[in-house]
Amino acid sequence: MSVSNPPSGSTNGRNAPPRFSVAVFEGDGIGPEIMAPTVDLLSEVAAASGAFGLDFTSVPAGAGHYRDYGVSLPEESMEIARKSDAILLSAMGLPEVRYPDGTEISPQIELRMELGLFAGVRPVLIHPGQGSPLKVAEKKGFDFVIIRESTEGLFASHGKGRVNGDQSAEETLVITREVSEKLFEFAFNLARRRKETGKGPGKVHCVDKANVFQAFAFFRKIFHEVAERHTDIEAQTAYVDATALWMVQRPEMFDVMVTENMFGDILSDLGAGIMGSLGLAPSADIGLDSAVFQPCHGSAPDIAGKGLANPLAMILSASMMLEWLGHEHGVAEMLDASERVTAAVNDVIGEGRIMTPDLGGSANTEAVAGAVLEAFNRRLKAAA
Ligand SMILES: NC(=O)C1=CN([C@@H]2O[C@H](COP(=O)(O)OP(=O)(O)OC[C@H]3O[C@@H](n4cnc5c(N)ncnc54)[C@H](O)[C@@H]3O)[C@@H](O)[C@H]2O)C=CC1
Ligand SMILES: CC(C)CC(=O)C(=O)O
Ligand SMILES: [Mg+2]
Repeated sequence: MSVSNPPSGSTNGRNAPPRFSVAVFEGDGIGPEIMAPTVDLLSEVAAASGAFGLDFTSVPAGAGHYRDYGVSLPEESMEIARKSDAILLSAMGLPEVRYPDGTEISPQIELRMELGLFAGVRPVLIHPGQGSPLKVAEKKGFDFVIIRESTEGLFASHGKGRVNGDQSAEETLVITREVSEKLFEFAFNLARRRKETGKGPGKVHCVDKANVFQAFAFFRKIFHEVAERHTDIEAQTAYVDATALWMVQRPEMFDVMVTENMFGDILSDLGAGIMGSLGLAPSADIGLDSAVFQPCHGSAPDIAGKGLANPLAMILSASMMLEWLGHEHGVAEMLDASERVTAAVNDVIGEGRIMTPDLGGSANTEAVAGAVLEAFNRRLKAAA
């Protein structure tokens, strides 16, 4: 892994392919176990393409780092993250390591806020060949995206809450026009891209609690204002409680769902539940000029160190990174590579032979990642 990376998409020579710097946060618990095979896979994918290069820089942060050195997100790590073309993060946090205020170490929140990563993109779908614990939903199929606002909402209160004596406690939820407008624009544009590529009907649901809270009535008002600029896309609203019900009873009704930070955090784990495992749920936190790619799940201390972690959510997040970099820098081969990695994951799921225990199999992390690489190479050979 290199520390001095070439600048964004630099070519290092007249005909040399562009290279991209990737900051890698291995994090805590199962983090390093799922990150190592993902970085190996990405290196193979870049080498096989020959049309782009990736330079990985491992950066420390997280609960283990806080326990050992008293800092959860060192400034040097933040600096490397800021300068990188993209950031890969596995998971951070350990229940037994806490800040003096009693909360857990979660530098990923600071990272999202510092870099202005307002759009947390969390796809919820049944991969081809994969079942769902929901038999009705499995028959109808579902494919939607939750966009979780990731820099404000209730999380704006992170580290600023107040405990009054031992009698009461307060946290403050913040919704701003500036962030909400960017968020809704992102949601409508994504719905349009999905419509154009046949992935969805072109519909956005604003999910809130506008029946009870002024902050959410304000959120919804801005949603309607932005919707007026996107009349080709259907704009719907829903309350978060009913949304939780419908995600289970009729998930096929959703296309793009856009919501506040805390609601999105909860609904995206529910989304992983209807997909069959958190180990299948990738995400991308996207800002105007940087992005973090990480699974929706946490550090899973209950299975850490046992080789049981499903690496597919991490690998699918890496695939989202290739897609984002490809679009941002106009490198079509990165879009191809992303599609091929996702198709390889689908092959492994569809075959159903090599799965980790969360999906009913008995294979270990390494075997599943190896199966994805094999499927990727098979597809590459077939396309040659
Ligand atoms: N983005 C992040 O870095 C996140 C960090 N956390 C942190 O992670 C720690 C553990 O939190 P939990 O509430 O236990 O949530 P978790 O997401 O780590 O685990 C929930 C359940 O899902 C399972 N699971 C998660 N990922 C899996 C995978 N790849 N393969 C197979 N099974 C998997 C776990 O074994 C566990 O039973 C906490 O310190 C928490 O703060 C939690 C959520 C997100
Ligand atoms: C631990 C939180 C900061 C993160 C989380 O739950 C998530 O990103 O889904
Ligand atoms: Mg979460």
